[in-house]
This record gives sequence, C-alpha cells and structure tokens, in this order.
Amino acid sequence: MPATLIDGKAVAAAYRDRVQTDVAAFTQRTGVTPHLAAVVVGENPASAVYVRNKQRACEKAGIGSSLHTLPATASQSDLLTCVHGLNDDPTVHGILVQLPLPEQIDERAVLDAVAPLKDVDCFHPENVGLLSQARPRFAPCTPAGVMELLSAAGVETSGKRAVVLGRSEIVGKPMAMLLLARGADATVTVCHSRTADLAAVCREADVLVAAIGRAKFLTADMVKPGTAVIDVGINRLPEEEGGGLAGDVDFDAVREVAGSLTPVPGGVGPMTVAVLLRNTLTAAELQTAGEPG
Ligand SMILES: Nc1nc(=O)c2c([nH]1)NC[C@@H]1CN(c3ccc(C(=O)N[C@@H](CCC(=O)O)C(=O)O)cc3)C=[N+]21
Repeated sequence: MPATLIDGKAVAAAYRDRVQTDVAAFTQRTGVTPHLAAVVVGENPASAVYVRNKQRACEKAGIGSSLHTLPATASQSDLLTCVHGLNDDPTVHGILVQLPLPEQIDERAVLDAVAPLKDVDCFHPENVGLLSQARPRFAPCTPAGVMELLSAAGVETSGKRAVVLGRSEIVGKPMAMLLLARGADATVTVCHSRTADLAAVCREADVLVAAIGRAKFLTADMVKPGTAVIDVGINRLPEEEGGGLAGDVDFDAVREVAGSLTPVPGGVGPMTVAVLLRNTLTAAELQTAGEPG
C-alpha cells in the first residue's frame, strides 16, 4: 500500500487560522498590530517568491509586514545598519533576514546582530541556547512545522527511532532538539554526507526527516517499510529535468515503502511560513507591556 500523503497546505491553513484568531485577540486587548520586517539582499528569484508568500500570509493573519531590500553589492555595514534600525524601531516586532546572503557578508555576524526578542527565525545564539535547554523562546520555523505535521498525521514519536538526515543550524540541529525534547521523546540520530553506511542508519528510522539539500537523495532502499518520511528539501531542478521543484526524497519510489510522506511542494514549506506567523505574534507579546494573556 503506498504511503499516506501528509497535506502540508491543509495543516498549515488550520494552524494559520489559529494564529489569526490569537492575533485578533492580542490586537483587541493591546491596540498593537504585530509587525514582521523582512530584509532581502540582492535579487534571488527564489527569495522573492518566499518573501512574497510570507507577506501575503501576514496580511491574511492580521500581521503587518514590511520589506527592506538592499542591493546585491551591499556591504556588511550597510546590512548591519539596516538591522540595527529595525532593532531600534518599536513598531517592528519580528525581523527576518532572508538567507542565503551574498558572499561579501558574514552571515553569522548579521544573524547575531538581530535583537533576540525580535529573532523570529530562532537563529540568534541566545535563542538557540534556550531551545537546546528545552525552554524555547521561539520555535525554529521549519523544524516546528515538521513536528506539527507529524502530530497532525498521528505519527507517534515517543520511544521511536528518529533519524535526521542533515546537520544544518537552520534545520538539522534544531530538528534533532525538538524530536529529543520531553513530550516528543524520540531516540534521535543525526546523520550527514560523511556518515558511514548512511543507508543502514536511515533504515533504522521509524521517523525520517530529510534535510540534506540534495534533490532526490533519499531513495527507497534507505527507508524501512512503514516509516514516516518528512521531506524538508526544496531543490530547483535544472531545465533539462523539466525545471520545477524536487525535495530531498525520491518521491515516487519512497512512496511505495513509506507509511506516510510529505510532498514538495505542499508539505513542509507552507508550515514554515505558518510557524513564522506564530513567532511574530509571540515577539509582539514579549515586547508589549501589560498583563500577559
Ligand atoms: N531567514 C530565513 N528564514 C527562512 O525561513 C528561510 C530563509 N531565510 N531563506 C529561504 C528558506 C526557504 N523557505 C521557504 C519558506 C516557504 C516555502 C513555501 O511556502 N513553499 C511552498 C511553495 C513552493 C513554491 O511553489 O515555490 C511549498 O513548498 O508548497 C518554501 C521555502 C524559508 N526560508
């Protein structure tokens, strides 16, 4: 029996509805409209698409948004000046610096400059530290989205073997933290391109999260029958392969062995945006004086 597909669009829509309700109550109570500022350097067409999706989602949820664009030739200090300005602007609650940044920019230095209370991506070391100590301030958007998809699909993680394929700061590492946390209670293995006998490690998984950034990397022989497979990859295929998007999972083949599977598009991507909205509301709550709740 082929895998059950997990409908990320539907799960994200329901999640965004809850955020919208909570935003309305917050604004009613405080008179404050949560606001997300997106900073984009240069003209990467993929970045433009994501940022537009995020802005549209903000608008629907009752969240204000602004776009701050810098030329591809912007210097480190130009970008830091922009970030500092947003840090100091009390009408801005969340700041997202779209990655990747051009090579003349020190990405880590820029992410470190974002005020921790405005760090809706959860990339600042203070927020990463809080997450690793199981007292998160913000949810890491993509990994938290994955947890929502698992829960919506009724996938049990407690006591199960979870394998995270990929060790990035953005997805792999925080994903492992969430799966390991009390409540999720998985036994977590993080593996990567240098892992010896990678296929055998992946075959141990009851829950397998592919976030390695290579199109169709996870093949059917790497998946134990019945496993829940979450595909975080968003790879643009070359024109000779028809263009379009491919995940990190060889979808057609893995579908025949997995128990459940997320598609690309329509899987993790929409959830990433939905969690970003939740984090923007959380940021506004943290920065607004008065009675909590
Ligand atoms: N500071 C920062 N934070 C990010 O969260 C961040 C980033 N930089 N840089 C780029 C990646 C990528 N990313 C996506 C978000 C939503 C979709 C999304 O909504 N995808 C839809 C549509 C895809 C399409 O058709 O192009 C889907 O998968 O169904 C995709 C990708 C956030 N990122």
